[in-house]
Amino acid sequence: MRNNFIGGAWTRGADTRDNINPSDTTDVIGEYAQADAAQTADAIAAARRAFPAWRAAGIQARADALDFIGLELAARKEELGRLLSREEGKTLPEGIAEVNRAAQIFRFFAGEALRPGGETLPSVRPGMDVHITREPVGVVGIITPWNFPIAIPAWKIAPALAYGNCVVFKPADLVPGCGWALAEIISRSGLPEGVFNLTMGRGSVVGQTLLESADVDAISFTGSENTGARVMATAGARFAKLQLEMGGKNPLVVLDDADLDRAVEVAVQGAYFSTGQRCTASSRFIVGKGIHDRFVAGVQERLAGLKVDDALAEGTDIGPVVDGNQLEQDLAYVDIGRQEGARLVCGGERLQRDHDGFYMAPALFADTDPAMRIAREEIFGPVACVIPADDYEHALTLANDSPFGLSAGICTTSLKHASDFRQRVEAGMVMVNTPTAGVDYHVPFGGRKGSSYGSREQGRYAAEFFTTVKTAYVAP
Ligand SMILES: NC(=O)C1=CN([C@@H]2O[C@H](COP(=O)(O)OP(=O)(O)OC[C@H]3O[C@@H](n4cnc5c(N)ncnc54)[C@H](OP(=O)(O)O)[C@@H]3O)[C@@H](O)[C@H]2O)C=CC1
Ligand SMILES: O=C(O)CCC(=O)C(=O)O
Repeated sequence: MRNNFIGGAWTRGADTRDNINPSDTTDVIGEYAQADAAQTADAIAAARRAFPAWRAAGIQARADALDFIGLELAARKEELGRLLSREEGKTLPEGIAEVNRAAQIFRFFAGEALRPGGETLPSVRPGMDVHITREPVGVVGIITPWNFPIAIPAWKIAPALAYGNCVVFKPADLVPGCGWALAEIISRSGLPEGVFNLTMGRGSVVGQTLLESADVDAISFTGSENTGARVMATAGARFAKLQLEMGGKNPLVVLDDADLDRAVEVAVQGAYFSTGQRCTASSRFIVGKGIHDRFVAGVQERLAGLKVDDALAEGTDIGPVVDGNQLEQDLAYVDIGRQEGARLVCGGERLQRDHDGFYMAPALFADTDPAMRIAREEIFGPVACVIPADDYEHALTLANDSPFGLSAGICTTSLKHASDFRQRVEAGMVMVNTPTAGVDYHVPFGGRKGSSYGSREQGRYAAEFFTTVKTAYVAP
């Protein structure tokens, strides 16, 4: 039994949940505790009690703890990468890379903890000084999705601790294993009791308690738009500080002058790797008419060569969908695309493998109208559509015609168009001749429009959310 970590103690849950391998549903990874509202309130109270001493403990204590966590994650990346792939379904190399990324994030923020922010300015009043400093926000509730079960927790927990906050962490119910393993490492990192708390359990119980509690000063959330709206309505109504990362419907523009082989690779990696379950995944290929047919044929051929199988099996390119509900959603969108009149070029059917898992053939639609639901709504699976474009300006207009604005890519050999796209596309992240998914850990991450709310995550920009600014006037 894997328990919750509340106020420095491993605590049995009010209930338990089995963690199931989506590659093989007969494989039960383990039994995990589920907190109820009262236990979540205990965790919040423990964090609140720990805050005054932790904020005063100083930057070396923060740096030491974060460095310890980063080093252990790096040392155990193969073992934890295997756990990640087993519970979430991304391939083993992807799982190991994600754990390594989490390690790098902790080590980055170990350094950031030591880098003082703030400035001193002269006042407009002679003789006076103005000191601008950053202070921790207080108790931060961290709510994460299932698709990056260790990297997303890392890029929220590490800056929260680096800047002197206390944390109550609620991982996605579907993938508690990585969250628990991370918490177990954090529990040995030298943090005083109550500074970090793990409360596994259901969003409607644990998450909702975090949203409602007046003792939670800030919420950092990644997940669906619907839940994001609930976070806003509940925690926003009591003026908690909010950072919301939500969906994407990310365009990849392929201009006639693109290097075809490269464009096909960029498209396939961006849309289908990690089973398309990335908020940064490309799901709209906006393709010039001069390269259209060759691009569609190229993607179809590349998809035919990919192996969809058990996430842990050698040579697997694409693992299973995360669970039965998500698979049903993906298959339903394939039906919707067909009914709307888009042309299914390949894939879109459920696959049988040696084990009973949630396997699906990656799907490509062509002849898609930009008003179709498959071109507007986030599917969050291995499904992408091709929208033809008359020229560059038309492609840019199509790319911006979305309620989302997370990541956007372009494949072109034209410096002029690449540079114009970089400036005029309505997205938080722009990729030129490289997939829309797959980002660095030391630079800001986030989007515009319906994709994000609040300040950026990651890199030193994370300080904006996890600190609050104080301006002090000092007269002699
Ligand atoms: N942009 C992105 O990065 C992601 C987008 N998605 C999108 O979201 C869809 C559903 O995925 P899912 O993981 O269920 O996303 P959700 O938004 O439902 O879940 C994200 C997190 O919020 C929690 N949560 C759920 N309800 C509440 C609540 N009332 N109060 C507070 N927290 C809550 C969840 O808990 P619990 O796990 O217990 O439900 C989970 O930890 C996907 O199909 C995809 O479209 C999903 C993952 C990432
Ligand atoms: O593309 C990436 O590397 C990160 C994607 C991500 O954070 C997400 O899908 O939630």
